[in-house]
Amino acid sequence: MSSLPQVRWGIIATGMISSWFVEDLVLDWPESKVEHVVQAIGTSNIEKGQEFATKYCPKQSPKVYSSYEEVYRDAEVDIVYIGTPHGFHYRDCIEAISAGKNVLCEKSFTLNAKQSREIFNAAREKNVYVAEAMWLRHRPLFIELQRLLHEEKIIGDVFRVFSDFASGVDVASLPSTSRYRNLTLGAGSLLDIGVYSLTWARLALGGNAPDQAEMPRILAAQSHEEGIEVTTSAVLQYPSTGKQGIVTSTTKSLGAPGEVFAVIHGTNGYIEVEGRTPSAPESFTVWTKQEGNPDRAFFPREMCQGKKYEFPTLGRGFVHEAEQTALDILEGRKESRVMPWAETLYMMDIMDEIRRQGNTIYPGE
Ligand SMILES: NC(=O)C1=CN([C@@H]2O[C@H](COP(=O)(O)OP(=O)(O)OC[C@H]3O[C@@H](n4cnc5c(N)ncnc54)[C@H](OP(=O)(O)O)[C@@H]3O)[C@@H](O)[C@H]2O)C=CC1
Ligand SMILES: O=C1OC[C@@H](O)[C@H](O)[C@H]1O
Repeated sequence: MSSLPQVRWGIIATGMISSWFVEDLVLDWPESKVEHVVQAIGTSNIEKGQEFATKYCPKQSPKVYSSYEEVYRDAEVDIVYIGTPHGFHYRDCIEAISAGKNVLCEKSFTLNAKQSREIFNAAREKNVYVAEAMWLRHRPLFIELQRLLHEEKIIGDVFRVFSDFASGVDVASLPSTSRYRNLTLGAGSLLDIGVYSLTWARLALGGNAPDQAEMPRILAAQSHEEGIEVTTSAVLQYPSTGKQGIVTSTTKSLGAPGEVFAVIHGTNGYIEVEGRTPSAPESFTVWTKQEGNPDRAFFPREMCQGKKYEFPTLGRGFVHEAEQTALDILEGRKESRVMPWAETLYMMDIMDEIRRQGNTIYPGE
């Protein structure tokens, strides 16, 4: 038996992301400081739930419930993980919090900032933990790049970033029940994948605490097919510094694996970030001006020194998020150290403004 402190997870929904998350929860990871227990699974389809348990956590014996509510009521669940489509995150978070549960909820946290604010108010009232499961921010690559950019200032002062997420989803061919096709479920490229492009921009241009972060001026365009937003482009400009970000997403084209998906420009060089997808980065290359030639007006690639930093992925990459969240719970925190409430709100406010300009409206808005 493990001598580590236990955190008992209740899993809501048995779709793709829940399977990936649970695979990593039960991963045998020697450095883990927590014993992660899959205590309960809530599903709308009990057979699917039982198959899920057998397939993804064969060495554990979670209770499988045919409703999400039973997970919220289970006194042996310490934290609920919500893996439903983002159109249901507001409902599911509110119900879990009302039952007094701590919550880790998938990205995008909600459809809009108003829903996020209501969830945080409910969590404050109930004195429970809630966090957006933005796994990218927990990855060692992301944290190291943040340090190099803002503490070491490895490329000087960052003044520009370009980041893109292209993922091939043929919206028109999908049934209306698909989360990529159904507005009630939150369909649209911005909330699903543009949120990662925005996260890379925030990494590059940020560095300050979210409650002190300046809101950028935004110029955005969105295109729609079958009533679903399929392409977003947004220019962000920070008024006090003139720093700019160009943030794009599309479901109409598949980015090539391993390609550069973000470029960060500083006064002393630039950084290219590469990987399978912008949600699963694998490496970045830092190109700095050559030593001894600091005054060159131009610095073409052959005049630069490139250093590649590689980060092998542990499991599916969710280990760090699961571990950090469990440690937050064990320490009695109500907010994530990595993704505090103000940070989720900052991102949601920006996405609201992009959607306002792009004319993307979700049911009930
Ligand atoms: N962090 C990451 O890398 C990723 C995050 N995500 C996020 O996770 C969430 C879910 O995405 P994903 O797992 O791909 O979605 P799936 O469609 O694969 O699964 C969603 C699950 O939600 C439950 N559900 C309840 N009501 C509905 C409904 N009306 N329609 C569809 N599903 C319903 C179902 O589980 P059940 O039948 O058991 O109740 C279903 O299996 C999204 O918010 C997405 O943004 C997705 C992919 C990657
Ligand atoms: O979070 C995500 O990352 C990978 C994408 O393919 C997926 O659609 C999205 O939900």
